[in-house]
Amino acid sequence: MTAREWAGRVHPAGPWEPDPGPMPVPGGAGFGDMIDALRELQDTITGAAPPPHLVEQATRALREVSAALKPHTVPEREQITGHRMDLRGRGQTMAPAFVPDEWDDSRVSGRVTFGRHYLGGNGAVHGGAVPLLFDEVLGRLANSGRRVSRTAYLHVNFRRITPVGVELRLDAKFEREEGRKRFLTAALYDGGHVTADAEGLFVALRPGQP
Ligand SMILES: CCCCCCCCCCCCCC(=O)SCCNC(=O)CCNC(=O)[C@H](O)C(C)(C)COP(=O)(O)OP(=O)(O)OC[C@H]1O[C@@H](n2cnc3c(N)ncnc32)[C@H](O)[C@@H]1OP(=O)(O)O
Repeated sequence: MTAREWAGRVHPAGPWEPDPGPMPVPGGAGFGDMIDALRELQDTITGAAPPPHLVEQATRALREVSAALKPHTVPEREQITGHRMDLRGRGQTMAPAFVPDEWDDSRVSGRVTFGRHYLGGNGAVHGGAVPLLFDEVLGRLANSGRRVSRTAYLHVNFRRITPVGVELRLDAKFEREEGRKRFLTAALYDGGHVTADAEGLFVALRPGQP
């Protein structure tokens, strides 16, 4: 079974409620550990100022890992990252891992921590990483129990800095549906303060639309 078929297997229960069942899991039980290790590496490299000899050593080690994995490159449909709905962040490191606490098909509330990798400057998360998180969470909610849709627009307001290394709360809501158009909103909180909020339009795809 490809990762995508497996994702389809878990999707009927809702993308927030994976049901791996007894089927073999692509990448095995340890795939999430590998992705967590990659997250840790991204944060560590971002924050490190190593001496040159250690940089050379680290470069060699990273190239060795790439060389070992490269022969296992697969077409998109068989790719595991992004398709493992049972893993934090769908098993990919593009966005910080969102951990849902409560959800249904119309809202989700959860926690997220932007690691050092997402630093823009002065302790604030990069201004491009915040919309990435909103698109990830709103996109999943827009598609929860529904036909696949794509982001048509995403409006983000940056109200305060979003701090790196702090656990934040994200609340997202499916507001309304008008034909193929789905309108959703979300807000990101540092304690009691909103750091950013968003409104997105997701348009359900017609059959055969990429
Ligand atoms: C397998 C497991 C995977 C599961 C993954 C789940 C997790 C995923 C999580 C990650 C998720 C990440 C998600 C991602 O990041 S998806 C990637 C980012 N998004 C895209 O690449 C989308 C690119 N755009 C398009 O493909 C098309 O433009 C779409 C499909 C959006 C619409 O083109 P289409 O030809 O189909 O429709 P239409 O043009 O007739 O428009 C239809 C209606 O919509 C209205 N409209 C359209 N655009 C806008 C606009 N900008 N402002 C205001 N209104 C707009 C339009 O006026 C019309 O309204 P009305 O006149 O009918 O009233």
